[in-house]
Amino acid sequence: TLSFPKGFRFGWSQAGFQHEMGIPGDEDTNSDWWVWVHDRDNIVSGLVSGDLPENGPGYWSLYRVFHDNAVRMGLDIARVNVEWSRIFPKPMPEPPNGNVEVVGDKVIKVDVDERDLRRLDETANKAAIEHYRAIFNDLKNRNIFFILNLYHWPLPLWVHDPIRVRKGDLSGPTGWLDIKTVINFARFAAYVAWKLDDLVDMYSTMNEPNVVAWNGYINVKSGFPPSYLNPDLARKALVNLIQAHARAYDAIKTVSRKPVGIIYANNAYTPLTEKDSKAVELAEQDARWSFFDAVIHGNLYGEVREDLRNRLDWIGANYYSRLVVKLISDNSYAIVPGYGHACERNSVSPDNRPCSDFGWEFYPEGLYDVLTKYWRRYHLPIYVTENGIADSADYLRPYYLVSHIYQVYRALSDGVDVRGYLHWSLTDNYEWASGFSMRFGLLYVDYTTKRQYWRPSAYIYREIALNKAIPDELMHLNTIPPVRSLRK
Ligand SMILES: OC[C@@H]1[C@@H](O)[C@H](O)[C@@H](O)c2[nH]c(CCc3ccccc3)c[n+]21
Repeated sequence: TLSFPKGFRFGWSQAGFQHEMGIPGDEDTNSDWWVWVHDRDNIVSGLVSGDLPENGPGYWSLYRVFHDNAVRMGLDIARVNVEWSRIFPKPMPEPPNGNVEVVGDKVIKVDVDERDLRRLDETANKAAIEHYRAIFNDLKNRNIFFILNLYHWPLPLWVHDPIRVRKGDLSGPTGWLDIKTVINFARFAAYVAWKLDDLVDMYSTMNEPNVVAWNGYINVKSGFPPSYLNPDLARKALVNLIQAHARAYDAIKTVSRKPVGIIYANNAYTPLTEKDSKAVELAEQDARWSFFDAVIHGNLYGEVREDLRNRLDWIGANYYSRLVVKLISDNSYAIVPGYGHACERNSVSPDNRPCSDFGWEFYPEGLYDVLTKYWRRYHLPIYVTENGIADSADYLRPYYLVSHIYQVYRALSDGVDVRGYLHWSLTDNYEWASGFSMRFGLLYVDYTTKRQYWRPSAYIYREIALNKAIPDELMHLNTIPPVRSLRK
């Protein structure tokens, strides 16, 4: 038996736009993502699936069913976000004079004082706040440790009009391209903390800012808004997301004493050959260290930014698979297709590893690599805030679960301060541009009845969570799943 420390927590993560809707009347129609996935041109062009979030698993009304199943599964930690577009469907009022300091495109300070909070309280959607309070109160009543995340991708329409930006029209609300969004996000964060702090154990400012910038403005085939190919704007969006994190960190700290971290998308990087090890360093610097050096050391791509330094209490590491990289010059690298996140759906990689319904290669040792490198570099507490697999048949998930939780055990044994493992996700849910076809749930959802069914993996996770250990009887699953060709 491989036992975890007694304070270690096993749980799950979810996101508003993917899990909340499903019961009629629970729709949040005031966000860029809502407009984006209903847009006829996006659907006809195949940029989005045509599936609609209003047909989702229905957490907004059915949260007690989710929580009942989570408790039955022995889970004691959850990461859930609030939707900015529910709480402020209409434009927020201007901040009081003197509360904001901007120098060029740098947002140095956003003071959210009582005056501003009371003004925000007049325009906020109180019913939405009260409903979130009921949901989170239900979590606390079941002794579930609660990480409140403040942003998981949708923006209010008054903040971002994705259709206009998709057409290259930057004359309307441009989301993360606008420093006003940095200011308003910090105010939103402080307001939510002011209203819900008593129910929160830890905050995350945002989920995967790197993906928002990358998929929005570079990887435009991802089907993420605004799907506007422009690397300069991708960099601008990322810098504003970094500033938004730091200003939200400060704003939350004026009303709360809870830890404030961030949740980040991580690929492990492995070299194609031993001659490509420099490519791994280049990729890690590009995709990971540059962001954390900014919010921990105040080093923003080489520029000293004291206003960004020391704005991180903990790291949320999301991990699914790797990327194999090779050098194409002495200081540039390329991603090698066929491996990791660049694998083919339901295929086998050249390393003879199965790839998921989403085409992501089975590579559990990458989680150990990510955790140990974060720890060595920053010595901050870490939670694995997402790990899971699109696997509607639950063929691979039993092996995926045990193998990745084993890698967390390895990291712990090597002294990494990792404090929890949160699976993505408890239930099947709305997978952004891919819709309902990608099923990440430990629990299967019948979307016509909203009934939740236990996949075999749910019982495996229950066994591990209840014992806070990997029992010997399950260690046979700590291996690469045998790959038989599932397609003729
Ligand atoms: O794709 C599964 C999950 C999403 O449902 C979550 O909302 C999101 O936080 C999340 N991030 C990742 C890893 C990075 C990634 C993001 C988007 C598309 C492909 C990979 C995987 N996932």
